[in-house]
Amino acid sequence: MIYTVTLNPSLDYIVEVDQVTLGELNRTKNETKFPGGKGINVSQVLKRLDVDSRALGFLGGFTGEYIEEFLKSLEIETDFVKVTEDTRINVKLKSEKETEINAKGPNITVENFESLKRKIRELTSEDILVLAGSIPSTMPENTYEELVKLCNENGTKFVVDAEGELLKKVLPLKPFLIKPNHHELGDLFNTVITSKQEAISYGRELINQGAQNVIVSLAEKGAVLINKDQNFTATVPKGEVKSSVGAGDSMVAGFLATYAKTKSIEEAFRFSVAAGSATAFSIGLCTREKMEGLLPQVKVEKTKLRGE
Ligand SMILES: Nc1ncnc2c1ncn2[C@@H]1O[C@H](COP(=O)(O)OP(=O)(O)OP(=O)(O)O)[C@@H](O)[C@H]1O
Ligand SMILES: O=P(O)(O)OC[C@@]1(O)O[C@H](CO)[C@@H](O)[C@@H]1O
Repeated sequence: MIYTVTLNPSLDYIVEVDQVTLGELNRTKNETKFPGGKGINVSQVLKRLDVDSRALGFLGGFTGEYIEEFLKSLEIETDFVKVTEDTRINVKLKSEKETEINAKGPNITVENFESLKRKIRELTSEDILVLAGSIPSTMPENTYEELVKLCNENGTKFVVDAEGELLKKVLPLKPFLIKPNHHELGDLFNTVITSKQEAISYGRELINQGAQNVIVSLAEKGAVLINKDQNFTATVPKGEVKSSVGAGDSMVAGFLATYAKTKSIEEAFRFSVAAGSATAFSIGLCTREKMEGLLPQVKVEKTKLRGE
């Protein structure tokens, strides 16, 4: 079974405004709300790809109830720890550019965290745990590290989609997959990454630090996958970006769903990119049909390793 963990879920409030004028009253052209948070998005896309998962993490208040009900209506299994404060609302402003305001999230107590750890201790070597997104601001930076240590005790494969210290600290524990975008990868090395070649070089550093597979997405410029034995590059399909919210999460879901079926890293990478673009070209998350429609435009090539 795939388990997703969203420590800081969100109700994503997507507002479209023709032109935003700061300091003035702005009226929306359209607005939508979606349950979000990276792990929850992974669970939703997995479901659309016919793969079951169980969503874990923390939920609280009226926003938490809305998210749980929504997931249940999609027949996604949930097992969240309930917290006292409300789950956050993240604002996604679509205007000439996309602007996001992500909230810090509710207070999580030591008891809340212990309850989550008890659930993760139950996982086995047959399971995969996906840890995705930020953590509420009251939690320490070694939070993911603590959770993946539990995975290693039971031989559970784990995937991490996170930034900065959260990501750095789990690398020695050998994540099966990490998926930084090129900005996040650059931030880890205090540099700016602008090409697939640079993404491969810095991505390989993360392999040296312990990751087993690294996907680096570079939005419209494509994506790369690096592991111990191989480098792959992928082109991305052309299309109109409607909202890229959840595109990265769709890549994780596309990869895991395909890897579960084929055990091919190359094929999983191809589906991953198609799923990312299918979400970028949608308001909300991708559908299976949209993803499959884009697959022919994703060209994956194996590139040479240094010394080959
Ligand atoms: N302009 C675009 N054209 C085609 N595909 C795109 C575009 N922007 C994003 N994508 C698709 O979405 C994937 C993820 O995009 P990006 O590199 O922005 O990741 P991310 O920042 O993790 O995403 P998110 O917005 O979910 O945080 C890309 O690999 C690509 O498949
Ligand atoms: O604040 P975080 O946890 O880094 O990101 C949260 C978030 O921006 O990520 C998802 C898209 O990937 C959205 O559903 C959600 O609002």
